[in-house]
Amino acid sequence: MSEVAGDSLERFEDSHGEIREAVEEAAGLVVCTDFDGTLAPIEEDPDAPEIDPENRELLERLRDAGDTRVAVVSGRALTDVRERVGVEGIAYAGNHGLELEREGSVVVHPIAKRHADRIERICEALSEALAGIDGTGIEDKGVTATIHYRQTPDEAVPVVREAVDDAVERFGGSGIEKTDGKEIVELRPEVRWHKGMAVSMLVDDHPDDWLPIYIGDDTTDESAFRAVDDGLAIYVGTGETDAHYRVPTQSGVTPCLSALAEWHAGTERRPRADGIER
Ligand SMILES: O=P(O)(O)OC[C@H]1O[C@H](O[C@H]2O[C@H](CO)[C@@H](O)[C@H](O)[C@H]2O)[C@H](O)[C@@H](O)[C@@H]1O
Repeated sequence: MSEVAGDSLERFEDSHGEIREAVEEAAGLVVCTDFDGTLAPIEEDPDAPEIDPENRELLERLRDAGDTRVAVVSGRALTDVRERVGVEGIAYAGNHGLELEREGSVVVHPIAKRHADRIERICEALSEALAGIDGTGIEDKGVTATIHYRQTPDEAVPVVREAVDDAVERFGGSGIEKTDGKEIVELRPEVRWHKGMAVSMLVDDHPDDWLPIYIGDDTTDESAFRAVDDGLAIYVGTGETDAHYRVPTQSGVTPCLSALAEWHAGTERRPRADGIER
C-alpha cells in the first residue's frame, strides 16, 4: 500500500494530462463508484446520507454518454443503496458485492444467503445487549450487518466491541467474520467474495479496450482498486491505499466525475471491431 502523505500517489487534479489521455484512448468506460464517503458525505447518523445531486446528474450523464457502464458498489444493502442513488439503468452491488444487480436481474451469493438467519440472530442479541448504550446503532442488512459506534461515547466503544465478539461467538459459529470500517464493525459470512470480485465481473462484461475505473474511500474499497489495476483507481482520502490517484476529500469527487464525463464525451468513437455502429 502507498502512504499518501509525501509519497508518489498523485492527486487526481495534478494528473489531468495522463488521466485524460487514458480516457480518450479507451473505447469505453466502466465507471464504478462507492457510495458512503464518495457519492455522499459521511454523516453522524448512518441513515442520513443523501447523494450529492451533482453526483447523481454526473452518473446519469455518464450512463447516457454511450460506450459506458456505470455501477455503484456499496457496503449498504442493495435496496438501500439503489434508493439513495436513484439512478435507473445502471448496475448496483450491495453488501460489499454479495448482492449484484445487472441489467435488472439480482443475484445474491448463495452461501451468504444461507447465513442470513445467523446474522439476524446476532442482530437481535445485540439489540438487547446494547440497548443501554446511547448512540450505538445496529444495521441489519440481510446478508451482512453493521454495528455503528460513531455516536457512542468513547468509553463505551470497548463495551460495544466486546458485545459484538460475544454475540458472534454465541450465534455465528465459524461462518461469520468481522471486519472494521469507518467507526463501524461489520459482520459478514465467511465467503471468498468482496467488492473487487463484483467489480471484476462488471468489467468482464465489456471488451478489453474499455477502461475500468473505481472511486472509493474505505478499506473495503481496496480490493476494488486492485481489480482495476490496469485502469484508474481513485482513492478519496488521505490514508494508505493501493489506488493510483487520490482526491483528498469527498467534495473532490464531483470535479473528478465531471472531468471523466467531459473527456469521454469529447472522445472520437473508434469503429467497433465487429462493424456495429457505436
Ligand atoms: O461501501 P460504502 O457505500 O462506503 O458503505 C460502507 C458503510 O457505509 C455506511 O456507514 C458509513 O457511513 C455512515 C453515514 O455517513 C457513517 O455514519 C458510518 O460511520 C460509516 O461507517 C453504512 O451505514 C454501512 O452499512 C456501510 O457498510
